[in-house]
Amino acid sequence: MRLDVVSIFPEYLAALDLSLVGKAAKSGLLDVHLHDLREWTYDRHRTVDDTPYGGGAGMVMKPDPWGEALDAVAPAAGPSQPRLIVPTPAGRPFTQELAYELADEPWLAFACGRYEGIDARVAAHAAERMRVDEISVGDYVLNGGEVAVLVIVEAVARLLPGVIGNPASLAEESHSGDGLLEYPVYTKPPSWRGHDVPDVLLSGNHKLVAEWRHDESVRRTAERRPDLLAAWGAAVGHKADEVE
Ligand SMILES: NCc1ccc(-c2ccccc2)nc1
Repeated sequence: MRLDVVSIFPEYLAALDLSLVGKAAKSGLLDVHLHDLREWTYDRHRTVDDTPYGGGAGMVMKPDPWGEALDAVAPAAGPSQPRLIVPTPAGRPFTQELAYELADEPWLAFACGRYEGIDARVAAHAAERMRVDEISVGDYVLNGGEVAVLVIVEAVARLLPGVIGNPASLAEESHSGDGLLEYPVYTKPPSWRGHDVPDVLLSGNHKLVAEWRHDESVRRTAERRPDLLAAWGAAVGHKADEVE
């Protein structure tokens, strides 16, 4: 997979050279290219923003530098086009399902906005030749899209075949297995600062362990994410209906 990231702070994305994503890049599973948006400005101050039409506080990112940056990263006459991801608080939610979908793409490009965002015509124009997804990684406002890109890239890269050691561990994670939150995990020692590992996990009885883990997942989901529990209940209910 090729990844292109355009930002006025490309050094923010240096974290992509670390750990899992860095390993994937070194092993050729990921081909990461970082670009400084100011490379496509030509005035003395390398201006990327201007005042918003219609008034209001803050500044908006100018369309020209973005148009030229995307033309350079993904030439219109090129043999293929990337899927463009624009992190924004106004985007559709980023989910594990979308992470799996993006992991199947051969080429992703990320546009990191700053200020109040990017002139809306940039995404509209890009959509004339590439798929554009405005994506939110959560209901809060950051100072820019870079942190969101780190979230999306990590969630996607770890799904690529060969990137993480044991693909089986992907199946049991929160938000990817049965729709419930993950159960609590423990390791040695069996007793630590007055806190003991639940006896069932030391029993060696795999059936009881599996039952305990499922019950803990349901309990946690009910406590922390009742929305997911409702969806899970409906899904399980449907499955039961199918069986009958
Ligand atoms: N959903 C998280 C998120 C993503 C992007 C931004 C953002 C903030 C300022 C400018 C451009 C993007 N904020 C929050």
